[in-house]
Amino acid sequence: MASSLLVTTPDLTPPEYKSQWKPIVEDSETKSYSYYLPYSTTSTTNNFATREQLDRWFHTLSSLEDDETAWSDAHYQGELLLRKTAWVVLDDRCTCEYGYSDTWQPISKSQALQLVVQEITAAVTACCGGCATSINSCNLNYYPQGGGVGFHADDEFLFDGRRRPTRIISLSLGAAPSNNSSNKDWGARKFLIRPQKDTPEDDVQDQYHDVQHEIMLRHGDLLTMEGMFQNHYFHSVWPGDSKAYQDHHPWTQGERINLTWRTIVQHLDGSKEECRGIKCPLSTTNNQLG
Ligand SMILES: O=C(O)CCC(=O)C(=O)O
Ligand SMILES: [Fe+2]
Repeated sequence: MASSLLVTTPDLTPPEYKSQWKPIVEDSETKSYSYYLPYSTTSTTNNFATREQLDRWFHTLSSLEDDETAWSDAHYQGELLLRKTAWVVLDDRCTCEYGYSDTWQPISKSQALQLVVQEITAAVTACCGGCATSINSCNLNYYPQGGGVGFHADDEFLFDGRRRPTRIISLSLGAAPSNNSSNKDWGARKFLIRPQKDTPEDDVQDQYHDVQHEIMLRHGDLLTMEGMFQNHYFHSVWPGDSKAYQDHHPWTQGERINLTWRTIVQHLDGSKEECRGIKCPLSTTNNQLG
């Protein structure tokens, strides 16, 4: 991996990590990039966290599953989805909530969830060098067995990713229970990428035929989506919003938690319908495009 990692900011990734990132999308025509750092099960020096830390993070977050102050329900077209979500902002002054599709997420009120997200954020941003200064929010998904998320782009008002380069860093957690520890795909899910081209994101019939990349994301794996990725590619986690694979499909075994760190570049300022009337105190510093 070369200096194109984290294209929106100078590449400050510590050299010992840089060589480990694998390019997934390097589309210079559309300035869209994605990189992948698999967690090394053999090396302790190339990882941003120990296996014990990853397990502890997963167990802390999953132990809060039924805590409604931590995780919220997600909906699509009026239907309750399998996955739950949580939204954390990393600046105390920020009051931005995060909505997409039929799901609207208030800021998670759980102190326990916020504390563990802060701890994970510190470890992940240390590994990604310069990203610590730009990241100011984290979205979490809790996938029970069988759960995924349909094709979409993270192109909401807050991130402005259709008009300017963004960088999203994703961490997957999915610890196998001790009686299943040899199953390396326990808690893993397939992450899919397809170009937006002419296929609308809700064209369910057609959504798999032009998938360009499939990456099995396992416990401790990191992945980025960078540059203009959100304007040119859709991503999903198989089997999307389907509830048809809750029993025994090898790609949907076990529970998975995903954290995606993002940069709010436009705080909700009440100006558009999608702000739902919310005006964040930080919206006065909204960074206008030149
Ligand atoms: O679970 C994942 O890997 C992706 C989650 C995602 O796409 C999102 O939170 O927007
Ligand atoms: Fe996403």
